[in-house]
Amino acid sequence: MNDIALITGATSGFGRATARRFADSGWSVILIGRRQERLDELQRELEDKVPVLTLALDVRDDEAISRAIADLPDAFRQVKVLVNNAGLALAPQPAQEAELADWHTMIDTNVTGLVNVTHALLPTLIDTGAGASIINIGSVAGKFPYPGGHVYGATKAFVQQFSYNLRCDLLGTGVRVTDIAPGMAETEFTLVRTRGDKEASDALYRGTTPLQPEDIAEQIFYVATLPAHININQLEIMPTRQAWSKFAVDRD
Ligand SMILES: NC(=O)C1=CN([C@@H]2O[C@H](COP(=O)(O)OP(=O)(O)OC[C@H]3O[C@@H](n4cnc5c(N)ncnc54)[C@H](OP(=O)(O)O)[C@@H]3O)[C@@H](O)[C@H]2O)C=CC1
Ligand SMILES: O=CCS(=O)(=O)O
Repeated sequence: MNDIALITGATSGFGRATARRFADSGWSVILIGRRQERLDELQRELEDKVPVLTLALDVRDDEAISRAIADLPDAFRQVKVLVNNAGLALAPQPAQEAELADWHTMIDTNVTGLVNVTHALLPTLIDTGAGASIINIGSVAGKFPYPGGHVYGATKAFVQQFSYNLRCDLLGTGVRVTDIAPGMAETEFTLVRTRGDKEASDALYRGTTPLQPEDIAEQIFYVATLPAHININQLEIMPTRQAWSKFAVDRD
């Protein structure tokens, strides 16, 4: 039987590229996202190669998530790799100008959604045992503060610490946990963050060389297929043309 990967946020960006990467190597894939038509499209693309199951779900809906995981068909039940990728940033403006609803959406998706899926799948992953992996998509924003990062960066700091704490509890089960923390990558992320402002999104990536979704998918696949005795705790990945900057100082 094929190995099975469950990927959240598979309708775009990192998640879609990761689905393709695993399918290219013969893994069965379970694809989660809210946009049914995107899931259907990806299923049509991949199903000649491998078994594909799509689940049109919102990761914030804990009941729907746990029901879907409990009802997985036999051929997709023994998940080996969970890629917790679904997530988003909103409200690029300063904290004092941000809408509370946008803060809630980021927390509900990046934190609550991620723990919903993890909680539902933990028994399966423990049952799979040695070689199983939870790969959580964090961000450099979880470590390095920047203006407008407010709640988004804080949700990604949660992802890092949750990943490390999970490792402590899963010690002895064989289940590995990794926090992958990418820097600037060209996906629909900025389009979502700017609420559909294509010009702002294009401008961010123009004249530089951001990471591409396939770059991150390759790292996810690498981490997931290392020998079972190796756990990458964290992988921080930036484009060569991105680095940190100096501290800001308020002056008279
Ligand atoms: N691009 C970047 O620069 C970076 C991105 N990241 C992180 O990478 C992850 C993937 O983002 P990226 O590929 O860039 O962005 P995209 O916007 O291209 O993809 C985001 C994916 O998340 C899914 N998603 C969002 N909300 C939900 C939800 N409530 N339930 C289910 N699925 C959801 C979307 O699917 P749908 O809308 O169909 O539900 C989509 O498939 C995110 O966690 C992001 O924070 C981290 C570092 C850098
Ligand atoms: O997580 C996304 C990368 S950044 O926009 O926060 O640098």
